[in-house]
Amino acid sequence: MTAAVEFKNVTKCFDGMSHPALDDVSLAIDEGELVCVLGTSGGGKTTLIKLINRLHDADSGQVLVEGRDVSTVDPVELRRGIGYVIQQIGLFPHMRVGDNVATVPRILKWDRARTAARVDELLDLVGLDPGEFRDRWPSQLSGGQQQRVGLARALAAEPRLMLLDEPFGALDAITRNELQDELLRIHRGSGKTFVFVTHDVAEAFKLGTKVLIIDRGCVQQYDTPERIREQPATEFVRALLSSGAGSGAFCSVAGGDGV
Ligand SMILES: Nc1ncnc2c1ncn2[C@@H]1O[C@H](COP(=O)(O)OP(=O)(O)OP(=O)(O)O)[C@@H](O)[C@H]1O
Repeated sequence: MTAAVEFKNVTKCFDGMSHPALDDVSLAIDEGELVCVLGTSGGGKTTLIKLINRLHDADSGQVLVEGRDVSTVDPVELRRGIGYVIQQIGLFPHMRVGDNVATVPRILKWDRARTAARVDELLDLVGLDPGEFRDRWPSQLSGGQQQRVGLARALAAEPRLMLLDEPFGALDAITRNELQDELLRIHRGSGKTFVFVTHDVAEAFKLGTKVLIIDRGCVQQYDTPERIREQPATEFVRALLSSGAGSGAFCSVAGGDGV
């Protein structure tokens, strides 16, 4: 089976750094996985995601999406097929919620009825009543509601691959927990591949079908949450796990309740 995403010996350097942001990374992400990319600040998590949708280009090696080398694909076309959610949601402030969600379907020239139906379906999916929220302005939403709209917008054109970079980082613990649960539900119902960056150990172990731990640009371990917990591959992984062990969510997974 062709991997949804594959890195083959990928290295990325930025000017002025003493070591590469990503250093000879090779890995494959299977279709339908929810891979959480976990590590401390500056470890290379965001760089990894941005190499997938060509916000960065690799210095050497290859990044493949569904078997296609991304360097051979027009970046705009590539990004239309990949959902992207970031912490600063970036909703268009002058467009109502419904129009924000409809952005990509309109670019793709879907007809009005199909677009409108999809907007309502997505608002429902992310837990927002379409009748109540469709015509609101982004400024009339809470942070958590804005993040839900950002998620709906990224899902609108039915991308097979979703990239999420610390999407819930700015939310309070209760809202964050709710959105994690919504995300799990959406992922399980969709069959899509999700790559989710977080620095939060509990979040990674709650959400991930696999967890990819990177530090200083190098993969430390890439495995299921259970196997990482049972057999941490490096001192860095061991230290990271003990830093997250105080959290309830992590403990329940680590205690064998499963994800
Ligand atoms: N555009 C850039 N120019 C120069 N250096 C960069 C650039 N982008 C990232 N870096 C550097 O590359 C390294 C990896 O950065 P990256 O953003 O991937 O880390 P991260 O793991 O996502 O960190 P955080 O959790 O703090 O967002 C860091 O040392 C960062 O300073």
